[in-house]
Amino acid sequence: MIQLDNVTRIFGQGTAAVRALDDVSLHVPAGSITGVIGTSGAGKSTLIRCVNLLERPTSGCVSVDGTDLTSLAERDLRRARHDIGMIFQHFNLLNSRTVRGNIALPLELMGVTRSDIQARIDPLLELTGLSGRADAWPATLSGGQKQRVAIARALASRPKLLLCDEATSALDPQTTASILTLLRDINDQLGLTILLITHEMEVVRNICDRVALLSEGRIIEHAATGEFFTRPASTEGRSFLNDYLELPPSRSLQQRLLSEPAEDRHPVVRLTFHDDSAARVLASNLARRFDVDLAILQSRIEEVRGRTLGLMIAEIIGPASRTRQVLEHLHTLELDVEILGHVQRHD
Ligand SMILES: Nc1ncnc2c1ncn2[C@@H]1O[C@H](COP(=O)(O)OP(=O)(O)OP(=O)(O)O)[C@@H](O)[C@H]1O
Repeated sequence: MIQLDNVTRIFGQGTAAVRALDDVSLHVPAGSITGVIGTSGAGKSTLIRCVNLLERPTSGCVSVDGTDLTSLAERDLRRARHDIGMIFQHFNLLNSRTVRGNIALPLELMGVTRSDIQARIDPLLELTGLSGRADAWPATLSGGQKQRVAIARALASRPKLLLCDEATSALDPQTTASILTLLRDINDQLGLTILLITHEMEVVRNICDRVALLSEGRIIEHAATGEFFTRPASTEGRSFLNDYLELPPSRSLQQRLLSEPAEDRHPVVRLTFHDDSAARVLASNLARRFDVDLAILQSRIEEVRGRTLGLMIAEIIGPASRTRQVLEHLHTLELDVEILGHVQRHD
């Protein structure tokens, strides 16, 4: 549906030039929901704005549904944009128009007849859960309702693609969840392709089929969501995930943790598994192989798109010589190991 080929966008010139996108190639399959994540300034907004040419790439091609938008004349581009809806963080509604008036606006600009506009609006209100609010003014609506109006307006021209620019960032968690459910329903019911940018991993986890990670204008990972959450390929991907999937040591454990190892102390480790079956067999394997015990102090299991991810904080109980061997062995396994500290032995 979307094909970006070697897209570069440079702002400014000479020494002040900023390469917001640097040779980005990305394929977004029709009917999918793809999320683009990245730290602030990574180029997310520039990327999404390049898809409908609100931002024109300095070089490279942008194709949507087989049409190379970068080669179109302005009039043809305006027509092609009818197939691309967009919603924004701050909704961008016209306060001087009612809900119905806001949804009608793009259709009026397209020259759709008044009766056709009216015929389209009621189903859109129903789809977006706004039935009965057609004559309300934006100022009287909640944030979630405003975003629903913006979604209905974006769908009015019957687009094939919806671009979402931080669409839930201004909403509380409960409203975010309801808007994400609506986006997924629209994706299911209308087969609409969705490309969204977000800084919230929860959004990616909830609705995205695929995720692309941008860093300094380049795509450094692009994978199925389950794959990304369980096996991020880059250091930055792992860091995103670690910030999201926290398992901090409890307060009582923190009070017992000592930084230095000693003969009468046991190491405490935080392990991140990318496969829960590995987690289940690890404890018994270690116990048998090294004659130690693994006391699980805290754990968290998450399922993301059919893949399981586990975090565990465990105390390795045994003589120092053997616990050292266990730590060395853990580093050779397919899991992330972090030594949190050491606790005094009780015997
Ligand atoms: N119109 C512009 N003029 C000059 N520089 C710009 C312009 N728009 C973006 N940039 C620069 O391009 C880089 C990428 O910006 P962009 O807004 O795309 O990042 P982002 O990932 O969306 O960031 P954020 O999450 O903070 O919105 C940044 O260094 C930014 O300062």
